[in-house]
Order: sequence, then C-alpha cells, then structure tokens
Amino acid sequence: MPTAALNIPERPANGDNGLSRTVSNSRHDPANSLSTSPQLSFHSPQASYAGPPKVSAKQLRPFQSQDVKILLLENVNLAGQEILKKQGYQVEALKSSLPEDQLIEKIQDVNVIGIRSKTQLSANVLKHAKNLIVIGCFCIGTNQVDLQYAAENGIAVFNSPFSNSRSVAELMIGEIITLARQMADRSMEMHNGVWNKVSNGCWEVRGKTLGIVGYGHVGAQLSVLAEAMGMRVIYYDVINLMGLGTAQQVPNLEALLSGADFVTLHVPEIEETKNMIGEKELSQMRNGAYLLNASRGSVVDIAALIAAMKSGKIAGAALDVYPNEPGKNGEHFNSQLNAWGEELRSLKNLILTPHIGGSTEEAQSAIGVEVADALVNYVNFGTTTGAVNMPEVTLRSLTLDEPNHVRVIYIHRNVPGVLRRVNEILGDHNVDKQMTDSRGEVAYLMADISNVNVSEIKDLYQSLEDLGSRIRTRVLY
Ligand SMILES: NC(=O)C1=CN([C@@H]2O[C@H](COP(=O)(O)OP(=O)(O)OC[C@H]3O[C@@H](n4cnc5c(N)ncnc54)[C@H](O)[C@@H]3O)[C@@H](O)[C@H]2O)C=CC1
Ligand SMILES: O=C(O)CCC(=O)C(=O)O
Repeated sequence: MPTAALNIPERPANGDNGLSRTVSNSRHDPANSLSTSPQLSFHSPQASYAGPPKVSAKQLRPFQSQDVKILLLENVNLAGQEILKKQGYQVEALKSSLPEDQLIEKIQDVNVIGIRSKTQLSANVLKHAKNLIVIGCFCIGTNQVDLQYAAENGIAVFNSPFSNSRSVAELMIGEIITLARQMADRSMEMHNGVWNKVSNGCWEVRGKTLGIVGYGHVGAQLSVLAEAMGMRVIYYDVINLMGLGTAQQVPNLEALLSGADFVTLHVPEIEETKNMIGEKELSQMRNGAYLLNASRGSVVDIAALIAAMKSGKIAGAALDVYPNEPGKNGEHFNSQLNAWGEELRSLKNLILTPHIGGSTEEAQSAIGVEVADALVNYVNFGTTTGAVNMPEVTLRSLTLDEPNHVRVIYIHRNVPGVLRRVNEILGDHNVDKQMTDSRGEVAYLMADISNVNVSEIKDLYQSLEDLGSRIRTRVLY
C-alpha cells in the first residue's frame, strides 16, 4: 500500500468498494460482561469512550481496510487481536518486544503499532515510522513512548487507564502477607527439601499500617482491600485526594515512610519519581519495614535497597519492575542486564516477579478489547477520545442517509490563523459540523462536510496538505 493511502482517498470513482457501506460490529458480546467466573471471558466496566459507532452509523474508510498494516508486539491479548482482524486489517502479532534495530526496520511499514510496557518508542524509533498514524499501549503506563514527539508528528497514542488496576492491587495484597510471613523463603526451602518451622520475624498484617505512595487507580483499589484485612492505611500523593474508607492522606513522603510498616509504590515514571526511594528515603522508613514496588523500575534505587536489606533495616521487599527488563520470556535476569542482578537474587525475604502486576486473564482481555476499540475508532472515524497525547475530539457518527459526506481530520500546529484558512478551503462545501481543540503545540480539527463529489476529495486533501501549519491530514468518507 502506498504511504498516503491512509490519508489520500483511493476509492474507485463510483465510491463503492463495499467497505464504506458495511457496518462492522466489533464489540464483544455484552451477555458475558458481568461474569466473574474464571471459565468465562471477563470484560471490564464500560470505559469512558463510547466504543465504535453502532449499527446505524456509516463506516468511514478512505482506504481498503485490508491495506491497514498493524504490528502487535509483546503478546497482545487475542480478544484485542480479533477485533482488529475483524476489521479486515493486516495484523502481525509477535510474542516478544523487538530490539531497537529490528523495531526501526519493521515500524517503517506499519500504520498502527500495539505495544505493552517493554517496547521503547523513542523519537529515534518514531522518526522512521513514516506511515504510522496511531500507537496503542495495551497497558496503563505510557512512559515507554515519546508522547510529545508522537503528537508533534500527528501520531495519536491510546492506553488502557485502569483495566489492570485491580490485578495489580490483588498482587500487592498477596505479597504483603507473603512478606509478613516470610512465605517465599519457606516455600523455597521446602522446594529444596528443607523443613524450617519458624515464627521469628513473622507477623499478622491485621493492625499494621500500609503506606501507599501514589493514590491513583491502583493505590485506591489497594487501599480498600487492605482495610478489609484490618490494616490501617495512609497515603501520599502530589494532589489532594479523598481517602476511601478511613484511609488518611499524609502531607509528605517522609511522613508516609516513617509512619508505615509496609510501603508500596504506585506512581508513574516521570522525572520527579526517578529514584524516589533511595538511601535517604530508606533510612526514613521504620526499622524492619517492608517495601513493595510494582510501578516502574526507575522509582527505586536498587543498590540502596540491597544495602538496606543487608543491614536489616528493611525486613523484606517485593519487586515486580526493574530498570532493565528482558525483552522476552526465557531470557536471563542477571548482572549483564542490571549490574546488581546476582546480588539482588541472593537476598532473603525478597519476592521477585517478572512484571506481572497486570498479567491476569481478566485484565489482559479487558485491555485488549478497550485499546483495540480505541484504535478502530481512530483509524476508521478519527475519534481521539481517550488519547493521552492529543486533544480529545469526536463528532456524532455520519449515518447511511448522508451519502455524499466526508469527514476531514486536520492535525496542525496550534498557531493563529489556521482555522480561517482551513474554513476557506472547507467553505466551498457545506460544513455540517466541526470540532476543534488544542493540547499544547498541537491542535486537532474534525469536520463533516456535505455535497462532496468523490472527484473533489483529492483536491480538498491537497489544499489542506499545502497549508504551512499542517502536521497530518486525513479525509474519511
Ligand atoms: N506492574 C505492573 O504490571 C503495572 C504497573 N503499573 C504502573 O503503576 C503506575 C500507577 O498506576 P495507576 O494507579 O493506574 O496510575 P494513576 O495515574 O491512576 O495514579 C498515579 C498516582 O500517582 C500520583 N503521583 C504522581 N507523581 C507523584 C509523586 N511524585 N509523588 C506522589 N504521588 C505521585 C498521581 O497524582 C496519581 O494519583 C503506572 O503509571 C504504571 O507505571 C500499572 C499497571 C500495571
Ligand atoms: O502488562 C504489561 O505489559 C504492562 C503492565 C504495566 O506495567 C502497565 O500497565 O503500565
């Protein structure tokens, strides 16, 4: 498919390639949506966006849908893959992430890429992605993508903001008890044939204080579960948030560290959270306290944690995330990957998990559906609702009764005078509806215009492309 096929209209002159008139129903079956049985597929509660337009909506496509090339990395869930395949897109799904050189090679060809937390979509990678219009992060974190570069180059980014939050919170609960009872060590000893019945340094969690750093989707879920087990909950967050149940916000990190028996980290990876827990912060924690990190590897200075555990200051820790993580299953987690790898592995009462906080059947299928739906909505209709790096813009769907309508999407630099110039171009037609919004340097305009002949579409597209402010133009019909 030529580069511009997602932008330049290529349908036959009679406008009837069969694709633009069919309405695909890619939504999952709502009949199963409330099941909690592990035997049945689980679907998360409705996300805030509406999902693909329903039956009366006209399917907008300026391209043969089988020409849309999608690369999915890191074992994206089958539920998501199916939604994309049902659209007729060409989907290549790989189980692992790719090293940078292979990623650069592959990304040149694709219109859509789906990743999880491992794949790094840096500016250096994205500058090779000449055909890419949208990125789907099939996870919560979007720190692995250069969001600014993507926006400035007209590439929308979507994620799933909360579909795995519960899974992370449940893992934390399991780990809190496991640490308090030194269960991982006892289990390891038994696997090695050693009977070691001890109560020394083993505790109930009832009445202990859990300190949550970052009281967002994960932190708040965890708060409720911890209180149900009789724990007292305090939390620290950069914004003022109402505590659930009887949880109490504390004014600063030090107050949290000195007031908690268990400290658990649920902040995003940003500049301010880099090495947020280092030597100083560990020394502020209670003697014999526990540390859990399922946020990002960069949040904890692991060398400092090793020292604090060796000294006995920290009685146990659980780590799910690391500064450098292997690219695929079966790869080694050793000192070649992270300098302290072997030393870390030798510590007692330390739970090490391979970034599985969100890895449950329920979470992965819900994320698969949610992100795939957002990608379909963006590719076919230009809807940016839920995008993390673009203004959120949507228009009601065109209907089958509106045959000569086209939808114009114009992503442009947010500078004065653009709307006037765009509307001079669109003004030769009837602008039925229009919405525009900006986010920083980038603005997104969507307009539905009527009485457009197929033969005029190319000129319309070209006139918008010729404007100096243009980042990307798409015309859907
Ligand atoms: N281990 C895993 O598999 C998973 C890891 N995660 C990680 O967990 C992180 C948190 O997830 P959510 O709770 O869904 O995010 P969220 O965005 O709902 O909550 C994050 C909270 O951290 C707060 N925060 C930001 N900077 C802070 C700072 N410097 N100090 C204190 N609080 C700060 C925010 O105000 C917000 O309330 C994600 O960004 C992701 O990196 C998320 C899901 C799965
Ligand atoms: O499951 C994954 O690949 C990533 C989970 C995660 O860290 C996230 O959702 O941010």
